[in-house]
Amino acid sequence: MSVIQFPKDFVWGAATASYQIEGAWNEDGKGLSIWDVFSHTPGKVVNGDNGDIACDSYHRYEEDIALMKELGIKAYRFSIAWPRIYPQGSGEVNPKGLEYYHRFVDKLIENGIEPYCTLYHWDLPQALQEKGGWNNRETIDAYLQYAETMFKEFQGKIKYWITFNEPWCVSMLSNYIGAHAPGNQDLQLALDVAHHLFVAHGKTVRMFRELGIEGQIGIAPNLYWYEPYSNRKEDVEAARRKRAWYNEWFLDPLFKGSYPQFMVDWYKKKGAEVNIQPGDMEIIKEPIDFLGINYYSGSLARYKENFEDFDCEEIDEGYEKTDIGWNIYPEGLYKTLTWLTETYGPVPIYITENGACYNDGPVDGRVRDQKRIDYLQKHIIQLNRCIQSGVNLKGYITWSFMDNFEWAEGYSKRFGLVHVDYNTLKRTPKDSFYWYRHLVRTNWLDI
Ligand SMILES: OC[C@H]1NNC[C@@H](O)[C@@H]1O
Repeated sequence: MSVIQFPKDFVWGAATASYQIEGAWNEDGKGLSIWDVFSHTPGKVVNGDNGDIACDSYHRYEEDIALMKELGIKAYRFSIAWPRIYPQGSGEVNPKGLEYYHRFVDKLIENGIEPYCTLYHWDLPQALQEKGGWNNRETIDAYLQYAETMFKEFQGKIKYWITFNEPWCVSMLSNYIGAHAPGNQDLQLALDVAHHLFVAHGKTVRMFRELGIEGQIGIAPNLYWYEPYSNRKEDVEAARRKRAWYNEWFLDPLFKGSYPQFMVDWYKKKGAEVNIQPGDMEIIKEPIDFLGINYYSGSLARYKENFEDFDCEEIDEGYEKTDIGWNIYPEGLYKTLTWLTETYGPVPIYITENGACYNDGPVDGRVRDQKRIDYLQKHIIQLNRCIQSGVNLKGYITWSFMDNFEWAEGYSKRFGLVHVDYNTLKRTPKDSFYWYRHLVRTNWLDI
């Protein structure tokens, strides 16, 4: 046995998001979100599930925070539901929405847990979607108003802010692949949405600085790692395109103020190009304080002419998979973070999401989720490699604190350290909860 020791100020946390846990979909003045509409549309979500109740955390947050305290985490990453604050997306603020999040954040702080707040984790006010949503540049102004309200309202309470969760999901998954709300399937639209998110991000960071808000601000892209199936030029190029589809396209603008040219050319061949207005790229690369990285998986990539979007197919070389079908590829986390540091410099990084879907349930009151423990351990070992390799890694926030609404998969896919019985809403800490508690308390891993 050997021991891996993490830096003494390393931040251990857990994450959730508003639409996935809160429920109370139409309470206390909350406006509709695009996910209320999408999940209520037949055929969009497995089993017709929706977030109307979810984990009912809107009403049970004190119980949840007590469990977080027992877990011993120092950071809790959550998101604010924009439609609770601005039911129509802009205009009149809903005081009950502000009151809820003040009660929630105060309770976190009272329990010694640092709030890490994601301003946008996909639940766009439906009223804005009806005016074009993220395809309409005016949504950027509504987002800025929302962000400014939150910065001023929670000044001194919330010191870690994330502008957007997973811009790739908001743009490509939701507007090109179409699996998430609002469910469009248009590459040009997806590129424009991504660009508008970037402009909103850059303007928000600039505003955060100009307002002199105490704290740090960043963004949380989801990154994947692909290795070429062989050293044939075609395979190397295919893997490069596949990585850029997720990674460079969402990082180059932030750090270089430009899109990767080889991908601009690729998209142009597909008939799509980004509509950049003068000054946009300068705004987008407004320096951030940290980068949140969401990492789950990766694969091998092999050239296949006219296959899907990138003349590239994923080759499943016998990777073990989790219950959502994603490859378990912990070395991909090391490759991603070292590549990122080599490419963009020693930007402070938090892993803002990493975790595994396993659908274990309680047997005799205990949830034996050893596979989740194995997944987490394998990935956390890679983080230690990263630190030893010079990656400026500040913390690890696992996905997820509790089982919750897994978007188009509904409640059929479980990622939590805490099991939720959706009939009774009973919370049951899993074996992984106790494993993670030991890691958080000792700051070292036995391997
Ligand atoms: O699919 C698991 C997670 N991935 N990132 C965004 C979260 O909202 C998801 O639940």
